[in-house]
Amino acid sequence: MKQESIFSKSPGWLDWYTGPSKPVFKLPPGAVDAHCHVFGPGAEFPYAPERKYTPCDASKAQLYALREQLGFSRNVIVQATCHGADNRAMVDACLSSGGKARGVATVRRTVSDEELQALHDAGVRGVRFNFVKRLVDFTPREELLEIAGRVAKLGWHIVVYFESQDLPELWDFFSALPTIVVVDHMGRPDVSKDIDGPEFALFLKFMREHPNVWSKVSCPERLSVSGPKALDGERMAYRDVIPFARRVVESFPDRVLWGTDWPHPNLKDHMPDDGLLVELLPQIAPTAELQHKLLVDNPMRLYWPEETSNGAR
Ligand SMILES: O=C(O)/C=C(\CC(=O)C(=O)O)C(=O)O
Repeated sequence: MKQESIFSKSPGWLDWYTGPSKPVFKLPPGAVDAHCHVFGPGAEFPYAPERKYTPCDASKAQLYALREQLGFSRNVIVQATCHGADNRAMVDACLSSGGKARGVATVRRTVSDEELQALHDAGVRGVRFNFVKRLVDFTPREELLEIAGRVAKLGWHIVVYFESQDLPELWDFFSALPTIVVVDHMGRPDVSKDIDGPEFALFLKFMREHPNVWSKVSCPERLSVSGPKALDGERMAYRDVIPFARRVVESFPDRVLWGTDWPHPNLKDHMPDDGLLVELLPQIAPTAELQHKLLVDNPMRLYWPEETSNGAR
């Protein structure tokens, strides 16, 4: 059940979709939803004063109910910017998941070694650097490099979120990162442009030239221009995004991840039925082998390396 938050949501805020459909596509056993968030609840885990948006609440219990409904086994919970560098909601969700959730945190350079170790013990395996200007204030690059050096020693990776037009400017900084780099949502390509055009070619070149760079092929609902929407039983939604995601999966099958992005912060037009997002997976990863890599092998190597024979190092 949704409950009203003690915070007032940003104007126009869309709440996550209630009652998602059961996907017809059967996920492989052990599948990981490798990009999702928890919001609050605000009464327990207040939103950060420096936030750029105020969401509806989206609790760990609601996230885990979605996991069961869709058929996933595990979650990777990515710290959302509305919680700033206060990781308590994400950490609480990881700790109460019975080992079925791992996390990606946001930290400042003032974080102590003890705090990093406590995050590690809770299940955090990465930090996120966000370069999307509507979501965060600017952090100097040398601060980020300092954080990167420290978390690399813990065996963590770095998740980067940016918009495609900013890749040229960020290229050298990303190239200097000393660990695995996971790009959120394929670097947000403009899917109204040619898939073989220079912008997406640059992203593919970036992945080709940097074997430590991985990509999430998630968020068609955020990237799509022409739809159709994942609503009303539409199992072929967001057709304009599919070729982009499929190109990345087929080019770099061992370096891709997928997640629902529940509860889909900041969507402006509609909220997708998460069950219908799962239906897109066989179009993005057309063979059983690619599906297994995308949904099981790759996220397990990155987030649960101790359970695999070849952790991502
Ligand atoms: O959930 C996402 O991946 C995308 C977001 C939100 C976000 O990144 C955050 O709040 O941290 C967005 O584009 O608004």
